[in-house]
Amino acid sequence: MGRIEQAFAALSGKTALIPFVVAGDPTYDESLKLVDAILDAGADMIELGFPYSDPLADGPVIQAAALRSLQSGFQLPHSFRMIEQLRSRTQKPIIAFTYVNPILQFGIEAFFDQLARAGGDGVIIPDVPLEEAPDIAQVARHCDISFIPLVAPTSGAARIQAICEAASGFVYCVSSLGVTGERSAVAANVQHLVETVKQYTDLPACVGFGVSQPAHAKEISDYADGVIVGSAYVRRIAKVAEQNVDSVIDQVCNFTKELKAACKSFI
Ligand SMILES: O=P(O)(O)OC[C@@H](O)[C@@H](O)c1c[nH]c2ccccc12
Repeated sequence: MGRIEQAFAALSGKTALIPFVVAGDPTYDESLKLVDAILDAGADMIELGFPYSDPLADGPVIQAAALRSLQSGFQLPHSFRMIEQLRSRTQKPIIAFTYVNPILQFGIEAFFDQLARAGGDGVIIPDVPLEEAPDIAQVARHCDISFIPLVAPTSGAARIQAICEAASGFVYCVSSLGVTGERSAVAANVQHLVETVKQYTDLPACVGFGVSQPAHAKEISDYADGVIVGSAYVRRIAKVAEQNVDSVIDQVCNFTKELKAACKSFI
């Protein structure tokens, strides 16, 4: 049983809290400290975003974070190094989030081999082309890396079924159309999307996009196995520019505890 499966089993019906942060934002050392602290504060897994120069599916908050990280000199090998360092301190699942181009540039086999050696557990690739997904998923599986697909609110039943059949780890249910960014409310149709996914797979179904406050996590934990929170973390992390990192660490840890407390059992 891999770390992701173990983590969901250990939660025994409580919804997992899965923060997303951009690796190397604002610097390598501060980013490592922040991820460490977020995991210590109760996050069940971490979705670690590999910064990319053309993050098409991202809103302004995450785009700015990727730019800060890249401008600090952060590159793909640093992501593997960060995962290695995190792995030496935690057994919680570490999920790499990356656009497909860095994988193709680095080499598919080399990428997943490095990710596995570093101690990574899964990968989320928001822009993987349908025709390339099976090959990439096969290489990931061969390296014991879960290939975590995304289903969109516009995905039809047949597409959702096909996506679920290729999935491992969990299925990422994108709550709303558009790009990442904090929303004021949870999208109305996301529970139906989760229930549709659950018709086609026994894998956990986790909801992301727009979750910005504990009330959202509480609502989602009525029906989903996990909740992913990205921009709300990244916006807080951006405050390192004008506050010291320890103060920001306190803020993201308090936010984590509030979100975790809201993630109750859904069974
Ligand atoms: O930032 P949000 O709205 O909380 O959404 C999660 C998101 O950050 C993370 O899962 C993610 C970051 N970039 C993405 C691009 C596509 C899909 C998902 C993502």
